[in-house]
Amino acid sequence: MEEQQRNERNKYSIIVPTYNERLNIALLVYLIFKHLKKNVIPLSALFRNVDFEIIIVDDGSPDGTQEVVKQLQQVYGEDHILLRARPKKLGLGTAYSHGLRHASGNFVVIMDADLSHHPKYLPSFIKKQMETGASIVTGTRYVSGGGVHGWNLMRKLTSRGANVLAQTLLWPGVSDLTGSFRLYRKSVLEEVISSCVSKGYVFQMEMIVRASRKGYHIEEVPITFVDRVYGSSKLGGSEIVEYLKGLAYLLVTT
Ligand SMILES: Nc1nc2c(ncn2[C@@H]2O[C@H](COP(=O)(O)OP(=O)(O)O[C@H]3O[C@H](CO)[C@@H](O)[C@H](O)[C@@H]3O)[C@@H](O)[C@H]2O)c(=O)[nH]1
Ligand SMILES: [Mg+2]
Repeated sequence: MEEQQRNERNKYSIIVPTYNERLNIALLVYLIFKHLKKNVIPLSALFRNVDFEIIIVDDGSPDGTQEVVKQLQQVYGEDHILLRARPKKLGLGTAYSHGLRHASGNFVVIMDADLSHHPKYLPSFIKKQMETGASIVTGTRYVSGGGVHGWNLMRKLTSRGANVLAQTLLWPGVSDLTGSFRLYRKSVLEEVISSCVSKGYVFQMEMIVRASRKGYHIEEVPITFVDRVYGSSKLGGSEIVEYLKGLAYLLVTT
């Protein structure tokens, strides 16, 4: 297995959904390059073949995110930065599937644009996958070594409560169900995504619960989620209602 993985030419398609992330996207791209470029990855033979592309799925952001992305394409190259825009805000879940359709890697990483998911964790995700052969590596805030920084008490309680509720009802064997910083084997993501019905934030939970029910090997990496400095969260009350509906749906369908 290890020998096969060393010889495999892995390519990581990093899907980044954006809505009004003009102030964050350049730093995110810079940090992804900093942490994934071959010469800064630890000198392990496992990392010899790292190759990647960043797929930005922007939903017609009125703040000019796409103009910044086009500038980044000039700097980093259009083979490394792909812009796959949609005309209007169509939700997080469908943004991932849209990005996936354009992914050329055999692995897919999903992460937020606002630096809450720090690219410094990417090598740990890749290393964990290579060492274990897992189909999915998920970032988790809710184990030793992980955490949340910068959220107010209400947001912390909402996230923790959502996780505890889902853990109690669904028993998925994953500690952070609502987090969205994850690495997937692309074939697995394609298969699981086709059975997902959620369009919004609850999509993350549906994906991981369905993957766990299908028996896929899932590993975890502790991450600290740091709340954004620029811009604002798009998670509103309607997403919480959608979450509860999604939870009920998963309860009866999985
Ligand atoms: N294309 C697109 N992107 C979107 C949309 N809605 C949000 N995004 C993008 O999705 C990412 C996450 O959105 P935020 O609004 O920053 O989410 P959050 O409140 O910080 O929530 C985070 O934590 C939750 C768990 O506690 C996660 O469920 C969620 O995915 C995210 O990681 C950002 O890059 C944002 O621009 C949309 O409709 N379309
Ligand atoms: Mg955020």
